[in-house]
Amino acid sequence: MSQPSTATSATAHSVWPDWNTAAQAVIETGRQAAQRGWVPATAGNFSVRAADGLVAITRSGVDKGAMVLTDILRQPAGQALLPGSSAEAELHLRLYADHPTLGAVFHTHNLAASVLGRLHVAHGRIVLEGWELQKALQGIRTHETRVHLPVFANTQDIAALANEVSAHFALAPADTVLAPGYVIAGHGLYAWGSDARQAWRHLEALDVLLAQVLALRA
Ligand SMILES: CSCCC(=O)C(=O)COP(=O)(O)O
Ligand SMILES: [Zn+2]
Repeated sequence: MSQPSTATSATAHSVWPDWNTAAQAVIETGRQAAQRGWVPATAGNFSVRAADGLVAITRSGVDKGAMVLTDILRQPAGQALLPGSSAEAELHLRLYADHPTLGAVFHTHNLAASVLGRLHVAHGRIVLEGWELQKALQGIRTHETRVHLPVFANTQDIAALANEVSAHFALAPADTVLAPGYVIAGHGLYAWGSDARQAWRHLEALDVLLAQVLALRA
C-alpha cells in the first residue's frame, strides 16, 4: 500500500503482464485455492492487474477451482463493471484504484478467517503478534511486530464496503502496521500483493496465521 507503515509496501511494476498471462494466473490461483478447500460451492474471486489498463477478474458464480479462459473477464480498470462480473468486483477495483502498486487481489472463504472475523468484528481488527510466519508478509522483519488485520462486518452492500475499506487503509495511524489484506466477518479473507506470486504468499501466510490465532483461543 502507499502508507510507509504498512506491511504491504511493494515495488511498482513498470510493466504489467499481458491479459492472457494475467488470466492464466487467475485460473491457476483458483485451482490451487480449491485444493486448499478455500473456495467451496463457487465461493471466492480472484483478479490480476494486466497491461493496457485491464484487470483479469473472475466471472460470478463459477467454480473457481475449475475455471477456463471464458470464466475470466477483461475488465477495464476504473470503468463500469462488465455484465457477469464477480459480486465483489468493486472491492478488487477499488484496491487497484487506491493503490497503484497492487498487482493481484485474491479473496477466499477460509475457515479460520470466517470464524475469527465473527469473534473480532466488534474490535475491528485481529492483531497478529508473536508468530514467525508474520515475516512472510512484505516488509515484516520480526515476529515481534504487531500487525493489524482489519475486520469488517459482512454486508451485501459491496459499494459501501469498498468505501469502508478504502477509508480504513487511507486513515490508519502512521504507526499502525497493516496487513496486506482484511477479513470480512463470517465470510472470508482478502489478500493482495505486488503480483500474483506475492498475493498468494500473503494469502497462504494469513490463512495459517489466523488458524494459529484460532488454535490459541481454543
Ligand atoms: C457462493 S459464496 C457467496 C458469494 C461470495 O461470497 C463469493 O466470494 C463469490 O462471489 P462471485 O460473485 O465472485 O462468484
Ligand atoms: Zn466471498
